[in-house]
Amino acid sequence: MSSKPVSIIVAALLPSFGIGSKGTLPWKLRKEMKYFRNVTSKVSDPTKINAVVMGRKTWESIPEKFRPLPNRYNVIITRQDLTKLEKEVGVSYENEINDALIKLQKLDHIEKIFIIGGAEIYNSSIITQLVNNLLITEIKHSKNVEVEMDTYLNKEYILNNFEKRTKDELQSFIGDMDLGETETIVEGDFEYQYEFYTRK
Ligand SMILES: COc1ccc(Oc2cccc3nc(N)nc(N)c23)cc1
Repeated sequence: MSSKPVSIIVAALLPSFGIGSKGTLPWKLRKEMKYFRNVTSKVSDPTKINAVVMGRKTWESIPEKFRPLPNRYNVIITRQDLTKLEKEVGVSYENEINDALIKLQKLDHIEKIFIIGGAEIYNSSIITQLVNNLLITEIKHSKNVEVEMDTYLNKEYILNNFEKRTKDELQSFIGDMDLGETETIVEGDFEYQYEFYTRK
């Protein structure tokens, strides 16, 4: 049944939708990290689990003691020969994002599917009809100084093909999770909002 929602979840710096600088994130946002963990882990049916889909470079940059990301089915997209990869519990490997998403749609114990990075996986999957939602944490530098970025989401494609939904629609998508009282969260030099986009 292909009724499982497939969502990209990412934090991006406005206005350019920057998502990385020299392979790292130019911010450390503790509450935002908690949002990411809670949204990707939470299921409404306790007999199910969500899947997180990521590129190999993202997988390899998670410290070994923190991977696989707990309470989620980790799927890694890699060009490596799949027969040479050792099997780990809660982890599967695929060569193509499309193959991964189609296989996940058929797994009954999977509830939601989240694409968690990196840039290559975001920008190649977003242009396929397989991705329905974007959970973008929109970040602004509170002092409006230039933050050096070298990796971006496909902003033009997003604005032409997706539209921003209301906070209520975000809330109903993620279920009963406290999003905090204020729309804007301030952490260090950054302020940000959790946004929810769906295809037009
Ligand atoms: C290096 O490995 C990883 C790098 C990034 C990653 O994704 C995130 C990490 C931390 C916070 C995140 N916040 C949002 N909104 N979206 C993501 N994809 C996040 C998950 C793993």
